[in-house]
Amino acid sequence: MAELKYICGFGNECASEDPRCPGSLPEGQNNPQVCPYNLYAEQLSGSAFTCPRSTNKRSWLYRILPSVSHKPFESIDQGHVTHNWDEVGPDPNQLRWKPFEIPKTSQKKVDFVSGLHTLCGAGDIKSNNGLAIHIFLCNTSMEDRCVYNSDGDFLIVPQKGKLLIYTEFGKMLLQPNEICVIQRGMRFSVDVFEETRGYILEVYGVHFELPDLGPIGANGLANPRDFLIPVAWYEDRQVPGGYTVINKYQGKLFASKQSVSPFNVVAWHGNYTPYKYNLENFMVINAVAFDHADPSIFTVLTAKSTRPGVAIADFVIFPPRWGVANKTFRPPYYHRNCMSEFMGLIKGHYEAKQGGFLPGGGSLHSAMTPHGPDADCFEKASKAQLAPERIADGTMAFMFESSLSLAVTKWGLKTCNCLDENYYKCWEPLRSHFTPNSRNPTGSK
Ligand SMILES: O=C(O)Cc1cc(O)ccc1O
Ligand SMILES: [Fe+2]
Repeated sequence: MAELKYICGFGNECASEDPRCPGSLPEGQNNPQVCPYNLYAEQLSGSAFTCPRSTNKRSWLYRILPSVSHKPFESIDQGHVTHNWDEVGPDPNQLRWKPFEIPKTSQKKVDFVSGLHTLCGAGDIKSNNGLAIHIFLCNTSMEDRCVYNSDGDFLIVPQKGKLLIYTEFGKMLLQPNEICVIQRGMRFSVDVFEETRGYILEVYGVHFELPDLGPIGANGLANPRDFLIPVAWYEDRQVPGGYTVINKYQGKLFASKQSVSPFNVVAWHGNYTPYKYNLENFMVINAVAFDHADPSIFTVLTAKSTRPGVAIADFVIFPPRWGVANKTFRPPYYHRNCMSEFMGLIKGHYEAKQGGFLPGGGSLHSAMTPHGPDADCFEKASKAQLAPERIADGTMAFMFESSLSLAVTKWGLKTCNCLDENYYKCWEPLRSHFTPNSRNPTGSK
């Protein structure tokens, strides 16, 4: 496949025309009586019309047929998608999952939508406040099927296998260690090339933003120009058997048929688009003298709540970097947090765990549930020579951190069959080293 083109920037006003139809964007207005090439004009609103300019999001799509040309939506099988946060009782324990199992192509064909599994979440879809964490496990491309989410935005983190994502705005190729955001209402279809796995953070009713940088200054962390937006691409394709548009609406799945491909947008302009980002481009800030900084320094994107400084969900990564802090216990500290911390691993291994937390698996440390380095990690880091050292080379762990108290689904606790029952044992060997008669620590370098 020819290399895909992108427009760079975060939240910019962009304009894109498929090069096969030069001049397809109307000049000087959005709604000409007749659009160039006899296209239909359609607005996609991602914010209330009346939002202040800083948060107002919309795009204009110029398409062969408007999206409304479809048969009625009908309810379809939910699979493992849920927003019922009371399926099983609450469980405050530290939870860890072994790599979520991908169905074998030879056994069962599963595409991106039928392979969605809700792991945990909280809040209320109807009042646009909350989030869900889903795992996708699939082995087949979506064929004449696309999906859109009426409930919120999807932040997609592929862990194994590439995704070729067709959207109404154009095509994006996503490799593990890249992420993308498909915002509310945007139709997309996913091609896969092997047995494929990844994580999704869904936030209801808010959009992801770049975090403020405060004293860091004008540059750093995820820089806006490293975000990539697709360019207009259309297909004028009749689908004799009908093209299926799936809609997640109020947490349930519905499907409708239409006679043409929905990827029939010849040109678009606006600031409401899908986008992708390569985690390798993250400009890492860290402690260079002593102590362990809070992981908020690694925030890529945040979905803010209405309370200042409190996120519905943050997307945080733990990228390769130098560890140089002196007189410091360098791994993550022992911790109890009012926020909920879901972690996943794209590749490599996580600095706080010597074993057991594997790529494609996950962990959940719920509100105020204690967690931290396992016993082996504590032993090693307490005795380590504090030379400059590469941390997490070749690895990428991430965290979805939320101010909501997350409920785990029945699939997450039982059906997925990969909960690690022995997780708590990684802290069991921790012993008291208390020396009441000697203030001077032993073994500290
Ligand atoms: O492993 C964790 O729990 C995540 C985490 C990492 C870190 O560097 C500091 C605090 C924290 O919660
Ligand atoms: Fe933590």
